[in-house]
This record gives sequence, structure tokens and C-alpha cells, in this order.
Amino acid sequence: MPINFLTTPIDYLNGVGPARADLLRKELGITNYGDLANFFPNRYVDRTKFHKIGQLVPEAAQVQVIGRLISIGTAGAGKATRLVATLADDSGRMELVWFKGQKFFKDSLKTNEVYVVYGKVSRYGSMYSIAHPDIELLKEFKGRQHTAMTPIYPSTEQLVKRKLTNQYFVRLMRQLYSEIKSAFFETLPDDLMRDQQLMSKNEAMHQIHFPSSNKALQQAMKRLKFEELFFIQMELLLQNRIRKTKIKSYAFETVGDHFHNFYNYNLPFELTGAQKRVVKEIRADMANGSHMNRLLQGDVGSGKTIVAVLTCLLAIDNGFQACIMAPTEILAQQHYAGVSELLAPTGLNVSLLTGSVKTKDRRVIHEELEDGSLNILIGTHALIEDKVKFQNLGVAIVDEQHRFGVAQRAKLWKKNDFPPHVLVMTATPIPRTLAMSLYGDLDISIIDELPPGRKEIQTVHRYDKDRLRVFKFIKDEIAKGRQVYIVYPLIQESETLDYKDLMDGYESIVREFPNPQYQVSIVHGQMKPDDKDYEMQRFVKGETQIMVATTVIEVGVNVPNASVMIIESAERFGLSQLHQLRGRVGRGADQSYCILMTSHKLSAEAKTRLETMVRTTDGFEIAEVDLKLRGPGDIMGTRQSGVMELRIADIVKDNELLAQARNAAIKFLNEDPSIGLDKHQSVRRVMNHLQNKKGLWKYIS
Ligand SMILES: Nc1ncnc2c1ncn2[C@@H]1O[C@H](COP(=O)(O)OP(=O)(O)OP(=O)(O)O)[C@@H](O)[C@H]1O
Repeated sequence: MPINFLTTPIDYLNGVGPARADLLRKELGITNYGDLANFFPNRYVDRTKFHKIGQLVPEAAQVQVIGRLISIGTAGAGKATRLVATLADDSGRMELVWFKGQKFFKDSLKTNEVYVVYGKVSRYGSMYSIAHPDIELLKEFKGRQHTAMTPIYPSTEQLVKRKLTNQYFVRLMRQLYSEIKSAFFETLPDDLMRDQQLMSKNEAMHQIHFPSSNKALQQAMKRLKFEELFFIQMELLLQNRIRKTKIKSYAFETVGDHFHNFYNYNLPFELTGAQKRVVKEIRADMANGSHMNRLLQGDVGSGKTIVAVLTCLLAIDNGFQACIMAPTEILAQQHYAGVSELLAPTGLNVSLLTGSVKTKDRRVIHEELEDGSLNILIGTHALIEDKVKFQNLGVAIVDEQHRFGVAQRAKLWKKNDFPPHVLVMTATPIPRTLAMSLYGDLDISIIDELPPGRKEIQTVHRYDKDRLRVFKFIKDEIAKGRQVYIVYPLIQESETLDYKDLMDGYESIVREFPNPQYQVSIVHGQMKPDDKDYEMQRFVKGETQIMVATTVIEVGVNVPNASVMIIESAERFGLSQLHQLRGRVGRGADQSYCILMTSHKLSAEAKTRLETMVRTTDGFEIAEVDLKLRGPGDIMGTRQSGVMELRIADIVKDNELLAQARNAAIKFLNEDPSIGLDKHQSVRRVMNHLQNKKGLWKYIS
């Protein structure tokens, strides 16, 4: 069978006229036979068994019921409007509910007819219901053959409206396969298939649509997922190799006096094993003449700042300048304070550039940057303004990368002949395998060890009614000389409602903790930078005991004497944000506490978030849960990558397979870096397609 048979336009297939071809193209991007074959079911259901309505149980999950439709009508109002039908068999009654496509179902379903209904059942009070069920007249259902593994294809409202039902797709697949038979070419080399014990492409492409057994289906899915992940990893690894060999940068070969003197005489503490390892990785990376593009992951408080400082010193030893860019003014100031203090004995010139630096001071900075007398510039977005010109920027350190767009980072590069080395620091841990897939073009260093002597932060969940006890606890801690953060959610800093919440909270705190016994600071996004800074500094210096704030303090603020973090309306924060906030305490030697305050009304997801926070302080574990709750899209921020285009593999659930695919890709490229061996022709071909941006699942054509 010729391979290009798969490129036959979909219109030629029996059962697809021009109108349907158009719909398939528009709704699903299916243009030819190959596309249709690669349109995979998203689940399989047993259509041979039936349940009685009277015997349903809450945990029954997917059920199939035969019943008579006894009523249908609209319920609720406004956004809650829904179509509700009642279905009855001889054992009881249940409800079917539609939020979408109400008109279509209202017009097409008929009372008194008998239907077969399939879907996920849930219970409200004593009534069972299925939302958006698969529904079909019994007489039509009976006219077809049913299996214990009927594929269910993804659908859209348009497809349902135009009667392109699941049955239609099942039929269409049968028609397609009767024509194409074994048309798929094997993309994976024999030895790889043997090593990984993978099913052949042809068999997998059959089994995925017409499973002969559950075992065969699992093998087919494994094969297709592996294939998808393998080629994405190949692409990422190749890009990384190209960057390393093609993009040149400055070779920092010397480890000179600045680094040595600081390391030997001025380090305020012994580095942890993880910090030493990471510094070594960075040193090796910047010394070899290729361009460093490295992601430094370290949980909150793991000690990334000192690594940044040592990286700057390496650049300076080689006659270059360094910059550190932070996402907020407060953070930039804090980095500046921390770095200048560390480097005070060295006599190096460190400056701060943010939006609020006065014109006169700015001018001095610009001059010193250009004549090379400024060694390290720390700042916010102000660093990437066109006016800011370095004499020779050797390394750019970017803190909290997901807040900067990729384009903004690239702007920093443009200031030199060569791009400076780039070190991106993030305190948002990403599970390692995911990081490898998302940031395949970045090398990764991980600080996976906290400085010694830290006590685990104790975290509890309290309700609003416990507030008095919480206040008492705060007073006790303050009496011991500790400081306390109280954080309010601000989803949108400009939202007046949120602002009011914060101010109400502030007032009640001031009432509860009156002057002169207690001093309370407040910091929020609507304050002028100078005022914000003033309040922040009062807290840092220990002049105030309580800091009422919005999430502006989320990242990086370092006040070791603060030992209590109260998070108000904690259910409104995401997991990684909660973890970041909690990371503001536990930075000194004292026992620290985090109290998550909520009302009683919590969604299941909010409960999971709070329980996770109470259970663990491990950032990587929290990141895993976060990923499961939110999916990878949100976590990546602005960064785009092949992961979003995954068709069959799931980056979270198929984590293990992803690691296997990555290892296989590494092994493959070690053996055949240019993909030139005869036995690898099929791989070469897929990679060519990928590089021509044809998309992974188009490679069969
Ligand atoms: N090896 C070490 N031994 C003892 N203390 C250390 C060590 N490394 C860092 N510290 C201290 O730990 C605290 C946290 O370090 P740092 O501020 O660099 O953390 P971070 O990784 O930047 O965390 P975050 O992302 O939360 O800002 C600082 O007070 C720092 O002085």
C-alpha cells in the first residue's frame, strides 16, 4: 500500500460528502485519511452492560441505563438555566441535565420514547443525574453491534448539532480502515522497539480504534504515547545541541581573585553541598565558549542569592559586567541590599536601577555602565530600557523567570556582540521531568537541599470563627520578640473590593493590636514606591511587629526574624502562591508557623490545596499536586512549547514514560548525533517533518 495513500483528501472517503468534509476540517482539522486515522478516541466504554436506575450507587461512575423519557423542560434562570429531562425504568427515576446545546436536545428528544443513556452519574439529594449524557433511541442502539470497549471520540457542539455523532465516527473509522489497511510506516527503529517492548505502528493504529482486548489497547496507547514523547524529546535535545555548538559566547576561563578571595574569606556561611554543586555546574558552563542558558531551580529559602553573587564574580574576574533583574521594585531593592552587604569587603561597584531612581543618579549609573566602572547592576524592567548600555555585559541573572516574557529576556541579549550568559532563577519548583520537557532549551541546575538548622514550618488551617485564638497566638509570638505577616489576597490590585477587604482587615488588626504596644506596617500595590519602601524597611529593621500586606511580598522578601505567616482567604490563592508566601517565614533559626485562614465554604479543589499545604513543605511535592490540579498550561506562563500540542500522551500522568522517552532519545543521539545511519532513516524523516513545522502528527504523510 503506498504511503501517500494517507494524504488522500477526506472528501473521497465513503460517508463523507463535501459538507461533512468541510465540518471535519473546521472543527477537528481533519483534512485527509491520515488525519482521520490520527483522530484518537479519548476513552472507551463498555456498552454491553446495563444498570437499573433503582440500583445506582453514588460511586458508580460511568453507567448505562435504558429508560423512558417522561418529561423534558427548562429549569433555573439566568446563567443557571438548564435543560432537565426525567428518565424512568421499572425500578426508579433519574434526571438528565444539559447546560450546553439546550435547544438542540429540547427539539430532538421526545417524551414517551425509550432511550439508551450513558454517562457519569452523580447524586443530588435522593435523585441521581447525568449531565451531558450520550443519548440514543433504543431502536437505533439495537441496530448496531456493541463491545465492551467502544471508543468514544472527542466531540464538539457543532458536530453533535450536525449529527456527526460518536456512532458516525465509529462507522467512519471502519470504512477508513477497510480502505487503508496497513498503510502506516514504522517511525521507530527496530532496536528501540525491542528495548522498549513496543507494538508496531500498524498494529497500534488498529488497536487504538478497534481494541481486541484491554491489554492490546494498553500496549497500543503505550506505543503511540512513547512515539509522541520520543520525538518531542528528540526535537528539544537537538535544539539544545544546536544552541551549544552554534551560539558562541564569552569563555570565562579564569577563576580569579574576586571569586577566590570572596569564597575563601568573605562567605558568611559554608555553602551547602547542593550550592557547591550548582556553582560548579555554572562555572563549567560559562568556561567552555558556548552560551550558557541555565535554569536554577531552588525551593524558597534554599540560598539562590549566594549562587547569583558567585556567578557575578566569575564574570567580573574575566573583565565583564553582570546584572541581576528582579520582577518587582521591592525584590530588586532587597537583592541590592543583600548583594551590596555581601560584597562590601570586596570594594566592587554595585548599583540599583529601578523606575524610582532619580534622573541625576540614573545619569551616573549610565556613565559608569558605559565606562565599565560599574561591576554589577541590579534592577527591575528598567534594566532593559534602550538607554541602558553596558560596556560589556557578561552574564544576566534573571530572577523569577515566569514573570518575564521570553521577548524581554531576549532584549537583554541585544546589548552585546555576543549574547551574555543567562542564568534564570526560579523558586517555583517544577517536577524535573516536566522541567526537562518545558525548558528543553535550557540546562537545569537544582538546589535540592536547605541550609542547615532550618526547622520545618508548622502549618495549620483555621476558620474565621477561630480568629480570637489566632490573635492570641500572634500576641504570644510577638511577646517572644518575633514578627508576623498578615497577607490578604489581591487578585487585581486595582479592584476596589479587594482593596476594601485589605483596609478593613488592617483596621481590625490595628484595633486588636493597638499603639503604642504594637506597631503595624501596611504595604500594598496602590502605594507610592517610596512609601512602600519606607514601610518595608520599618518591618525589616524590626520597628514594626506586624506587616499587613497584599501579595506584593510574595517573592523573595527576606526577614529572618519574621516567624508567623497568616494568610487570609487562603482558599483564593493558588498552591504555588501559598507555598511562596509561606516561604517568607522559616528563614531564621526560630520555629515558624503558617496559618491558613478560610471561611467554611470550600470547593473540593480548595480543600486539596489547603490539605497539601498542611501536609508538606516540600516545594517539589507541592508543584506536582499543583500541576495535577491546574495542568501544565498555567504553570508555564508565557513560555510556549511542544507540550501543549500533545495529542495522546499526558505530561502529568505519563511522567514515567516521558522519562523513558527522554533517556531513549539521549541514547539515540549519542549513538547517531546527526541521525545519519541507514537504520535510522525513518527517524530522520520524522525529524525533517518536525523541523519543517509540519506538526508531529502530520509526519505519516
Ligand atoms: N549555605 C547556607 N548556610 C546558611 N545559611 C544560608 C546558606 N545559604 C543561604 N543562607 C541564608 O538563607 C536565607 C535564604 O537565602 P536566599 O535569600 O538566597 O534564598 P532564596 O533561594 O533566594 O529564596 P527565595 O526564593 O525564597 O528568595 C538567607 O538568609 C541566606 O543568608
